[in-house]
Amino acid sequence: MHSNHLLLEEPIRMASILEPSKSSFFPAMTKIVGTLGPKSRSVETISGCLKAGMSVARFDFSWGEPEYHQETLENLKMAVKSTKKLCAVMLDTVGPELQVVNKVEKSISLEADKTVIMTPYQGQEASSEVLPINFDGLAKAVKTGDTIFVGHYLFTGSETTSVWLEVESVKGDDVVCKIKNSATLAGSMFTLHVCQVRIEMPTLSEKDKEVISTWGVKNKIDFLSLSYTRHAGDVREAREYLSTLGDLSQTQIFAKIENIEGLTHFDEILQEADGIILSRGNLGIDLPPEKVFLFQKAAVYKCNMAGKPAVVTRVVDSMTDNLRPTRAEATDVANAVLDGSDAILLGAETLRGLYPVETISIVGKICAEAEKVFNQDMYFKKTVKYVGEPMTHLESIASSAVRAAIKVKASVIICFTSSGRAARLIAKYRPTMPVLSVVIPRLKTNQLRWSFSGAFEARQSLIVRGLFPMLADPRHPAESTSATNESVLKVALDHGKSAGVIKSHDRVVICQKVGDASVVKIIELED
Ligand SMILES: Nc1ncnc2c1ncn2[C@@H]1O[C@H](COP(=O)(O)OP(=O)(O)O)[C@@H](O)[C@H]1O
Ligand SMILES: C=C(OP(=O)(O)O)C(=O)O
Ligand SMILES: [K+]
Ligand SMILES: [Mg+2]
Repeated sequence: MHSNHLLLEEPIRMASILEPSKSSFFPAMTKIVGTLGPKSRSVETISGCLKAGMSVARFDFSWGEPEYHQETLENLKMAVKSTKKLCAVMLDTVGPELQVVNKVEKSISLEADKTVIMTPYQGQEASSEVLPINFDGLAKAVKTGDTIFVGHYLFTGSETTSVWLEVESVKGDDVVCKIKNSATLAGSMFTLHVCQVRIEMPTLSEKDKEVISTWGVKNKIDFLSLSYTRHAGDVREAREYLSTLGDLSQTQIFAKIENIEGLTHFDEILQEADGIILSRGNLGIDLPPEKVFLFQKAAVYKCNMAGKPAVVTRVVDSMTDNLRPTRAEATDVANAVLDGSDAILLGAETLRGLYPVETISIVGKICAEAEKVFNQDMYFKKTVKYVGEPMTHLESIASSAVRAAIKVKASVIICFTSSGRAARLIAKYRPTMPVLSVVIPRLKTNQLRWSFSGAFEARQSLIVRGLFPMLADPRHPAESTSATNESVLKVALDHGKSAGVIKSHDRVVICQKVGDASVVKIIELED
């Protein structure tokens, strides 16, 4: 009888819980995205983050000058070189984000039951009575009784620096609000969230386009995190814009779902996007608290079935200033893995937290423990059933490779790919062992110059659960003759051995093309 449980079918022995975690060359199959900022920008700290398991670095343009982010990125490049750990780059847009403008950066005390006015006139100084904001349409957007939340950028919830307001009345362009809780806003940047109200600002702002076309192009960003995606059209527009920017036509778009409008259009957004970020920070304000888990379960399931990466945010906020997560947070990370997430995105913890490296390390350990008891068997069956028949040839090969690898207890799956498609399809079936995706570069031209594809594809797998990319030498021709297949395979096996994932006498499942045919091979190594 099959249990319908997320955990392994067999009951877990209590004593097994105490067995120490095995260390391996990578901390977990689940990936970790770190937001880089003031507390995580030295070469030393970034190197620590990479060794601890961060494989994607997020640069959030909601704050900071391009030069500042560039300096951080240069440090990241040095850290990648010295640690030999790959890392992808994600640019996060500002989008229709409302912010309080507090130019003089003095702290503002707000007292419960008093009123405060939100005004679009940015010439006014922020005070306990008036909060200037970066948007002139608020008065038209809200009505009496609406809820507004003002919080420190990447508020963690444990701060007394966030405030809930209720709209009392609208006076011209100003909005008069009643303060629901006392708080002191300190610092320079506060984001504003009007619950369940549409903000008439473009999803990709002019400032975002400017940053993407300069910073983004210069740094060949792997991922665009599209903040406040509300419709499939938002993704299409961003895609169209990227297609005009040379190499960025290869950039993947991750739609960030952070309000109810995005949630409502989730299915159509998922069709257009390359991946989804479950922005639980903002969405958690828009949704009643008791509904957040349900969104997570439904959204991650849909991403899994579509074979597109799901990224979950805001997991261990309390680690921003503590060495240990709360029990609730630790359990939440494990549940995100059991739900099927591909990656965990850290925000305040790495950006301005005291323990960026420790946070990554602990999150990785929790993920690894959850992966051990993930009910792969049930997941596999569910996915096969969802996909239905007839399957595409490639998907049938990919799922068979995973099944074969589990049956023969292979230590890794090695997948040859150029577009990355085959590797992603294997990852979709959530193998219990790592997948080395060997990306074979292809010579391509844009009618101006010749170049090799492959670098984007390799780095983009750094956000997919279970995929560990390796870029093959471009001198190997892309045609899959048996001679080139053999020599690339040898390089991949050597790579796996030196990384410690493959040992003598291990079984390895290989997915490659021989001539025109896609094949799954099982080999047993000698020594
Ligand atoms: N250069 C290559 N050499 C050998 N096999 C390959 C190569 N590229 C892809 N394959 C295999 O071909 C099949 C199609 O994979 P896919 O990733 O869709 O290929 P492509 O990258 O050409 O789109 C898979 O079985 C994959 O493992
Ligand atoms: C990650 C989030 O948003 P931000 O882009 O503000 O960090 C979030 O809301 O969870
Ligand atoms: K942002
Ligand atoms: Mg957000």
